[in-house]
Amino acid sequence: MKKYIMALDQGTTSSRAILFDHNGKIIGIAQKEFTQFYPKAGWVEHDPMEIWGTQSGVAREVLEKTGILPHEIAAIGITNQRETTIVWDKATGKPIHNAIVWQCRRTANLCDELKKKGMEEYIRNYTGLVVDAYFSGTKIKWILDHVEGAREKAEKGELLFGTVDTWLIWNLTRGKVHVTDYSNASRTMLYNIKELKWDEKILKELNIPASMLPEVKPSSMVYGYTDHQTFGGADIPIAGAAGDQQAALFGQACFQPGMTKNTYGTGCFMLMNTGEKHVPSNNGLLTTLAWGVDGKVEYALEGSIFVAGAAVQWLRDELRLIRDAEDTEYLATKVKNSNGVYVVPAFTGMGAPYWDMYARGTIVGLTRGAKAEHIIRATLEAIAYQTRDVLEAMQEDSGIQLQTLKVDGGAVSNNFLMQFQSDLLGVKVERPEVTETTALGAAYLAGLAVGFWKDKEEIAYKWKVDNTFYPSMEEMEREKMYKGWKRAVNRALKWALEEEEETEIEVN
Ligand SMILES: Nc1ncnc2c1ncn2[C@@H]1O[C@H](COP(=O)(O)OP(=O)(O)O)[C@@H](O)[C@H]1O
Ligand SMILES: O=P(O)(O)OC[C@H](O)CO
Repeated sequence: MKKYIMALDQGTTSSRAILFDHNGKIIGIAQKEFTQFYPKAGWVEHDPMEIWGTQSGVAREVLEKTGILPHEIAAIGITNQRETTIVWDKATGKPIHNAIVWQCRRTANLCDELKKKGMEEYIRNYTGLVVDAYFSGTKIKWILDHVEGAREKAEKGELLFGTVDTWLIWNLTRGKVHVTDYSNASRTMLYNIKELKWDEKILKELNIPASMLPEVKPSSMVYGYTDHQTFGGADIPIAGAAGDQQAALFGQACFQPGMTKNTYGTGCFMLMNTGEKHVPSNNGLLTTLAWGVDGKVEYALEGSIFVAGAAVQWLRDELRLIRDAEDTEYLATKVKNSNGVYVVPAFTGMGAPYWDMYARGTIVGLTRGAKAEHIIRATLEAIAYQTRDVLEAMQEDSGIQLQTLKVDGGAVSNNFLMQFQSDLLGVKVERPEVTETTALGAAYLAGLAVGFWKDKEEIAYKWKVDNTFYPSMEEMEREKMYKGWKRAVNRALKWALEEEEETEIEVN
């Protein structure tokens, strides 16, 4: 009897495998962190073999831990950190370079060139994205330009490109299937989201051979089966795939236009379902494909914040002000306020709505009385301020005044952060019982494809709230604090660019 769905959630800092039962309840979790490489300032890489090793490892581990057998799994759903770029040799299956991670800024200059060539409007119009080093397109070009012999091999059809979903499906099927889904394709800056095809003009501009690209498929369908050796003899259907933020939107059952969620993980990503309508942004958001389900694609507006929980990790690993991420809640509430301190964690530039690849982090408002607790509190507050920046843009673009924000991701267990978020937005914040909504969304997509669940209505019915946070801050106080944030952001913008310019002057 097939009683479970397995979600493989390949995140920026860890690989997770989660088993769900028919009620959408978590039955078991296994998780493993993997190495982050920072070869230069602003560069971030992962080892694709380590991604595969940890991901397949936790899949086996969760089965061992729970005693569930592979043949009891009805399907596997994949969800992944998006945009991260892997290029591998078709014959050997070996990557030709480390994965270039979504946070990596190395292609900022390639983006500047694209802008100079006047491609910005075309790219925004057809891919829904802004020209930024965040997306896969320029990362592929960088690999082809910098790995010896890569371009020649790519032109001969000997290399394959994939985002992490594609890489995992390729490995799970032992090189039989080279696909991606609509949601992941829409993050490459190479996919025309209006006509649903790879965009020839952008491919030509970046000199990327189309033969490298995966076939783009719906987010809920059987792409292939796991190879015997991965799961002890069972051929499990791989039946769903979506980028982690779109999967979270699905897992939060945001099926109606206007429904919005915000996921607080390494970064923070707010997505609003806009249904079958492609809504362009005039306020620095992205238009992206939410998913392809039930024979049609649906769209979303997205506000991407690059650094959220990662700033808490920075407090832990670099500043060593805390031992665990959860310590921040207690320490932040030991002080009455942040004492005028603002932390702008623009470690890898700033995403929506600023889109400044050259912004860098800053702490302002320090006085002699500033304590570690103030910096900790200001770091948590920065997550909420950035969320307000994107919420304002989203309301403007969609014409919808949000009443409720559904939240999920690792950092939402922090009650201080959630209350401050609600106060700062003046909006009700709802935390669901299952906060692993990314994995849940992937499980739902896979389960729908194999008839484990009937339809979206059945799924929507399963969504349950755990806690609701109501705004309680005075309007004047909220606006004063937010104004301070905007001033702090201004200090962080263009920082690295000015530094580069100054260095150039010295050299000359
Ligand atoms: N109690 C907490 N307070 C604040 N941040 C937290 C807390 N617990 C976890 N985090 C942050 O949440 C992130 C982990 O969330 P997760 O959803 O697993 O992220 P990802 O999928 O991006 O790896 C980490 O960056 C961590 O610092
Ligand atoms: O790994 P996460 O959960 O921080 O998500 C990363 C995003 O998909 C990047 O676009």
